[in-house]
Amino acid sequence: MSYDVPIVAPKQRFAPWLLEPMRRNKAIYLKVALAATTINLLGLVSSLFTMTVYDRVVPNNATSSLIGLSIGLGIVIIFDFILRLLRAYFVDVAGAQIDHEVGETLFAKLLAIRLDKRKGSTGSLTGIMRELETLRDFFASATITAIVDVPFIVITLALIAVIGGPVVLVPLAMVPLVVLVGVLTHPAMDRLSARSMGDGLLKQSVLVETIGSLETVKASGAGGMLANRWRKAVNQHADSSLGQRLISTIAVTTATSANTMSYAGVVIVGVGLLQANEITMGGLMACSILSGRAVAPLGQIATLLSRMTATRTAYRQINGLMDSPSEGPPGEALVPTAFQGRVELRNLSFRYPGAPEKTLEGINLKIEAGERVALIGRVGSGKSTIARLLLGLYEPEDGLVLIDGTDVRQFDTARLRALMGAALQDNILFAGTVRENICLERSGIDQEEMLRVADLAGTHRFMGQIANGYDLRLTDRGEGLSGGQRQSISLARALAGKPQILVFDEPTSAMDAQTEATLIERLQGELQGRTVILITHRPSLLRLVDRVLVVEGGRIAADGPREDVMQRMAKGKAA
Ligand SMILES: Nc1ncnc2c1ncn2[C@@H]1O[C@H](COP(=O)(O)OP(=O)(O)OP(=O)(O)O)[C@@H](O)[C@H]1O
Repeated sequence: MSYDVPIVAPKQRFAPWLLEPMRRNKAIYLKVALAATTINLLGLVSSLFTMTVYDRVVPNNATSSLIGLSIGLGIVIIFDFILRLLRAYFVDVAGAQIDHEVGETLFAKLLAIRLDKRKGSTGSLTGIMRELETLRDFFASATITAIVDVPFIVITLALIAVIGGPVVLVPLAMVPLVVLVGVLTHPAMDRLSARSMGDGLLKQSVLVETIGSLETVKASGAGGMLANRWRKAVNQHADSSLGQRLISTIAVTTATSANTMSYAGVVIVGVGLLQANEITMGGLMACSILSGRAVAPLGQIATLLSRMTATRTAYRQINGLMDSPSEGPPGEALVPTAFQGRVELRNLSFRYPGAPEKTLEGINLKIEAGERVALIGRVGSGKSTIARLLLGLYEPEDGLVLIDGTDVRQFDTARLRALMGAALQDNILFAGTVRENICLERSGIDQEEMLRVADLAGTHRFMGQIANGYDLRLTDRGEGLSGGQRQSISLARALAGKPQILVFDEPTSAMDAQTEATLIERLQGELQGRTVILITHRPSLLRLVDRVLVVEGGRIAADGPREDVMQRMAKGKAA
């Protein structure tokens, strides 16, 4: 098994989808930086307090000075407390903003993604979307404040040098040690992080596929095969995560040990200086506190580096998705208000991505406005593919799909599909009420229209027998209803809003003969004057159309008035 989502190579430029929201939140980041700077300054003040107490108050028994100093320190502590709360709050706000803005852009991209350019399975895409959390966690974590804390290492070291002179050499020696370990482990971290994410996506793919088709998995006995895939994916992920965590722990633990060594080293060197009267007792205490403050952010650097690696990997994944081509024209899209309903396929050829053979080849076809045609033909002949191209779900390899004389690629895709009613083969419904599934929050589709189309599609008949009726809540993909009921709702969904062009792909495949007959009766009037492209294997449905096209091996093999084509086919069979 291999990853079906390649780990995307790093991009030079910081992508606008992340940069822009961060720019807009500049004020919040400035507040975080200001709070973090003040917290660092207050930290320095408290070490100076210790020095003053040891050097001035203790030897002179100056109780009144101590009270004054204590009040001062109390104020410092209160300030520090408030600033820390504010800092955490601002960081959270920044994270929520990133989540909100980037999340929205990312979802819009997901909806606009070109199906032929889609990389990876549903699970992998879900995994990539989930990586937004990693990005958010980075920008919403206290780690980000380490960026401010790091320059304070220099200031703190300078202060140690002023107070303790050569003592500063001890924490100074720790800097290259921690940085070196960080630098040395970084390439491995980078590699393992990318691997771990790829393995995570693989795990996600197996999971999503299994959960999404649990009933089939059980009924067909596919559990064993999927369990094997899951086991492999989990082991692979566990291995890469383990390596990643081990290396990260080495870096972080080195920083912790450096902190302890620094503290002990300052005390040892400081005692020598104390005996030589080159440092005061207070100075030594202040230096040991300050050395901790100087080395601690180094630990944060290690954490920051490891988080940065994970964040960068997530960023690359999301950026790969954001960089993939979107549907619609590159320039300004046409936004039609209505269609007359003329449809033309001109010299149309199409090949699915990666497929060796063309699925459609040299198709020429004109359908006048208001004409009703059926596409019939063998399994796999290319009928549904024609429907997909009409809806602009895929782009032709060659030739044109024209609606009212305009290439469909020039239309705004959302508008194009809003003006066409489509009920495709899979009849997938969404989690939510039946009402929501018919109306889909589309403007102009109110309760009256919903009831009208529900009546036409036969939904109304069984809605009356179901508790809650149109407010019946369906689970994912419309589970909770029978196949025929789901099909009826998909049909109502397509008919809602009286679109001028209708595309039906086997609209009655899950219905019994009587339900189908009633439906045909009702649709006769409804479809008058509208362009209809009906794909079917059922001869009974042909009553709805005037013209029949036979698709064979991706080409139009016959085309003519219904009766003519049917007679020709009957003769062909008889011959
Ligand atoms: N998403 C896809 N990726 C690659 N190939 C595909 C895809 N969908 C369909 N095909 C291939 O394209 C060919 C035509 O499929 P299409 O779904 O258009 O057939 P159809 O005539 O609608 O068949 P049916 O009557 O079974 O619905 C088939 O050989 C199929 O293998």
